[in-house]
Parts: sequence; structure tokens; C-alpha cells
Amino acid sequence: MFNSVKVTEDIYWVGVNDRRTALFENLWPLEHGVAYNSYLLVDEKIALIDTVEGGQVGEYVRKIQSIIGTHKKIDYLIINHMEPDHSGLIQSVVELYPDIKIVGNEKTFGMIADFYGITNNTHLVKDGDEINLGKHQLKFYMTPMVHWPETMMTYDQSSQILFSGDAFGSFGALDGGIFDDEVDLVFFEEEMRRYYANIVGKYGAPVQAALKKLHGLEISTICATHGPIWRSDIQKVVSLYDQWSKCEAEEGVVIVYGTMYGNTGKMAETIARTLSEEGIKNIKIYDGSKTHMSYILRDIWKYKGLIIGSCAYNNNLFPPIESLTSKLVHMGVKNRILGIFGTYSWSGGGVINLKKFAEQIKWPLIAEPVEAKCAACGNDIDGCVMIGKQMAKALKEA
Ligand SMILES: Cc1cc2nc3c(=O)[nH]c(=O)nc-3n(C[C@H](O)[C@H](O)[C@H](O)COP(=O)(O)O)c2cc1C
Repeated sequence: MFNSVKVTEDIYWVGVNDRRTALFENLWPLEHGVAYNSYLLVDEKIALIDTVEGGQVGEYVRKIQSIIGTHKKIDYLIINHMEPDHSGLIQSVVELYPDIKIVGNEKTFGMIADFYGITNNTHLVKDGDEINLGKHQLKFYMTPMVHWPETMMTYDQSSQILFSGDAFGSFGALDGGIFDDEVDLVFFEEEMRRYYANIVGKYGAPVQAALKKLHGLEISTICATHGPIWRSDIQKVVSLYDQWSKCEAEEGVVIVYGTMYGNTGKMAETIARTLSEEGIKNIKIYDGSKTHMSYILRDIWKYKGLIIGSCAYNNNLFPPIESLTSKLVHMGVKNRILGIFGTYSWSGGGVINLKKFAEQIKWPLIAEPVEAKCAACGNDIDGCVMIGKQMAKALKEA
């Protein structure tokens, strides 16, 4: 989108959409693109909050100059987050506005020096420090490890807008709509959870600390660095972050399996049908080879139950299931209940490693694991039914 967009009378969205990059962080699919949001506050003094990814300098500068013209200077460049998708144009901004003061904390400046070799014209802020722009009084909140060490948030006391960095951000380009009341909210809530689960999810405790620090602040609008601007129901957005960072989950089950020839998948169908017969409505089945892990993690972040299956593969788990289980351990997901199943033909490798995963992640196993030889029959099918029944029972009791 070429236009800048007014957030208030004198605050502008000057972000850009990226529909070309296939993988965010070279890892996470961007089927519907992503937006890099930056904001311009035009007061007696002018401040730019964060920049955008490095590839879109022309459009970014045109947007800024369509608001302030080519002669006015920008006084402050506030850096809430140094990840290169937001800091990518710091050098270009500094070249264009050589007197600009870069506002950040101690950790920010270490990274600016190391990434971009910039050490001049810095304005160091600590937790609670303020800067006056004229009408606007900005206050800085240090929120380390949401999700980098230098992350901070900027709160404008006059408009009650929180510039939150990556917190409350989501995947998905902004297809014309910039505000939450202009976009498909169902899509963005899913994409916000996928972003949270994959990018921020490991840092639940720092997110909790940040939410505590912001508690009591009157927030009219949240301007994150990705996704829509939230202004309709701030309480809902904050409470989603609260739930996710506490690993709270809803009633429902993700069943994910790894299969080469379909036998493990058939067991998943039996388990799912039993869950449904037992009254569970939210059941999501994924073939781990077909659906990218980021979507599976998104749903694991939502639902309390995980049932995971794997065929044996060279004495080990099937590779996509191996990746998923190690990612779950790495992220330290808590407060889930687990069922496991699988197949083998000679010495196994799937279920034995799923049992090791259960021990590592310390989630309770709701039923006896089922391991079918080649293809499930008789007792194996009974075992799958039992996994479904026990999972439904545990979910209802949770
Ligand atoms: C490449 C490959 C490696 C396998 N490695 C093992 C193994 O290490 N141990 C074992 O018991 N079975 C192994 N199997 C057999 C499968 O795990 C077994 O046939 C299983 O039932 C297949 O399930 P599926 O139909 O869900 O793919 C292997 C099969 C293939 C094709």
C-alpha cells in the first residue's frame, strides 16, 4: 500500500507490506505475507517509531515524506526492537536525517553498533524515562525478552497508544485494512496465535512480567510492529496474550502423526472418531509431513490435548514428528495432556521415542500408549478407542 494512514490526527502508520518473502525468519511460511509496521508522530518534535525490513526503503521514505515533506527533520528514531525486520532501515534513516537522535536502551545500542556500526547521536532511556514531543509525552517500558533482550515498549500518554513492538503482532499482510475493525478478525486472531506460538512462545515468563508492568495503564490502541492496529477490544487482545503466556488452553485436541504408508494415519482416524463420540468438538488432525509445523504449534497453543503418533523410521521417530517433539521440548510448553501411538514392523523406534518425549516434557499420559505391528488390528484398535475415551474424560475433568 502506497499511502500512509492516520492512526490519530498526528500519528501515522508508515508501515509496508511484504508479499514476496516465502518464509519469515527463513523458517515460518508467509502464505498471506506479513506487514512491517512503523509509526510517525508529528508534533513540535517529530518521532519515528521503529523502521521496517531492509528491502523497501523507497516506499518507506516516500510515505514519511508524503507527511512531513522533504525539508523537515525527524528529531527522534525510537527503537523498540532491534530484529532486522524492524531495524533494517536504521542506516537509511540516519543517512537521510543525520541529526536524528536514536532512542533506545543500553542493549539496543550494543546491537546497533554491532549490526550497523552506528554509535553516534544516541539517547539512552531506562525503564520509566520519558521524552516530550510537545503535546505528546512518551514513556518507555523495558520489556526484556519479549522476545529479544533489548525489547521495550513506548507509551504515548496523551493518546494512550501503546507501541508494543512484536508483542500483539501477527503474520498476514494488511490487505487494505489497517485497523482491527477493518480486517478479517478470525484470520488475524489465528495468525496472531501462530506468530505468538512460533516466535514469542518460548518466552512466556518475560511476557507475563511485561503484562504485569503494563497493568493499570489506560490503553486505547495497540500499535504492534506486525499485523493490524488493535483498537476495538484491547482487553481481549491483552487477555489472549495473558492466556498464551501462561500456557492456558481450551478444551480440544490436536492429533498429529507421521506416516509413510498410511497405517499410522488410520489409527489417528479411530482416535478422532472416539473423541467425537465422547462429545469433544474441537479436534484437529494433522499429517506432520503435509502441514507446516508452525500451524500445528499454533493449534497446540490453543488446545489442552495432544495425541501424537509416529511410525518407526530407522530406529527413530519419523522426521517431522522428531522435529515437532524437539521443538515442543525446546519451547517448554506446559499444562497439556498427552496420548501416544504408532506403528513398527520389526524393532520399533516410534513409540519408544514418543515415550522418551513424554518423560522430557513432563505432560501426563492419559492412556496406555498403543504400538501396532505393521497395521492396527484387534487390540490395537481397542487401544486407540481407549486413548480417545481417556483423553475426552481427562479434558472434561480439566
Ligand atoms: C525407510 C523406512 C524405515 C523404517 N524403519 C523401521 C525401523 O527402524 N523399525 C521398525 O520397526 N520399522 C521400520 N520401518 C517400518 C515401518 O515403521 C512400518 O512398516 C510401519 O508400520 C509403517 O507405518 P505407516 O504405514 O504409517 O508408514 C521402516 C520403514 C521404512 C519405509
